[in-house]
Amino acid sequence: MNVTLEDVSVRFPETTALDSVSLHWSEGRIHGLLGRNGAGKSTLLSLIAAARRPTSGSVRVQGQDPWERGALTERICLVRESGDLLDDDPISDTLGMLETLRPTFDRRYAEDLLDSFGLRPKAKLRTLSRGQRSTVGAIVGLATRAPLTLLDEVHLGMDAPTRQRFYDELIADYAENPRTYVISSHLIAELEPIVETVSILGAGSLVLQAEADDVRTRGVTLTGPAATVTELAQGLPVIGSRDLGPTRQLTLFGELDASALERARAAGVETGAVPLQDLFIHLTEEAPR
Ligand SMILES: Nc1ncnc2c1ncn2[C@@H]1O[C@H](COP(=O)(O)OP(=O)(O)OP(=O)(O)O)[C@@H](O)[C@H]1O
Repeated sequence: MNVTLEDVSVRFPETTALDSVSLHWSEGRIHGLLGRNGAGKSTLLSLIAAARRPTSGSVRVQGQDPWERGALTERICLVRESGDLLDDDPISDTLGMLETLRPTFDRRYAEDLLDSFGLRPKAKLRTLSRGQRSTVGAIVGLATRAPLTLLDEVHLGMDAPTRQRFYDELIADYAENPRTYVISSHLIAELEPIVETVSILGAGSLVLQAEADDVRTRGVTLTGPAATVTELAQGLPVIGSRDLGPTRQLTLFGELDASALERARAAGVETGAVPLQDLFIHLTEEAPR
């Protein structure tokens, strides 16, 4: 299912959580929603799952307002880090509940995942560690197989090997059961290989929405003799600088034009891609809350 937001704002008495956000997430892809703490990621996802209404603007899922539209919202699954699961009951009871509430929920798959992540179906959620609870949330997100699955920092608390297994499982299941994913995170480097588009929120405003492949060309590094590198960088914002003896490496936001690239090559200056993490820091550093 696709998602379109037009001029969406959410205002609380003390904070504007979202400020005129417009974006489109197309169907059947994995979208990354990135932002620093308090940037508005959870607020945005809760609008799409009809857990909240915007102060102004329009939220559409498959062209429809999800608010109070049960036939639509039962096809949308939002998994939050805090979890909305039954705390005092065995995990198997949560699976039973989801089986009745969610037409697309695959219980057998959920049980297989519990087993492969080393979790006992009889365990009560409140007796699990933080990382294990997150894993149960992630399993619910996968096994619900909702056409629109929103994962809100669901990986928090999981250790690195568990996160990697979760991402591998997500990709494998997505290949077999295509759907629309929106995954929010600030673990940029981990998300980068998975997502097909990148949306970055900075203090409630959308500062970038692009194809993941295009984002990789939004910046360039120049490495070579200090004076030449500095001259080539004229006119482009420098977001990082490092000197090693006579060699300088500058990280720039933006693209070099053809003639600058030619001059770089002629002067023996090496060009390289900029990690998404560095662009993220640059794009969001002036927008702390
Ligand atoms: N119910 C609320 N009442 C008042 N302010 C709120 C409420 N919910 C969120 N906010 C504020 O809105 C802003 C955005 O919060 P949100 O939880 O959407 O950010 P986030 O990007 O998900 O952050 P994090 O990565 O830390 O989870 C924050 O400044 C937060 O304090």
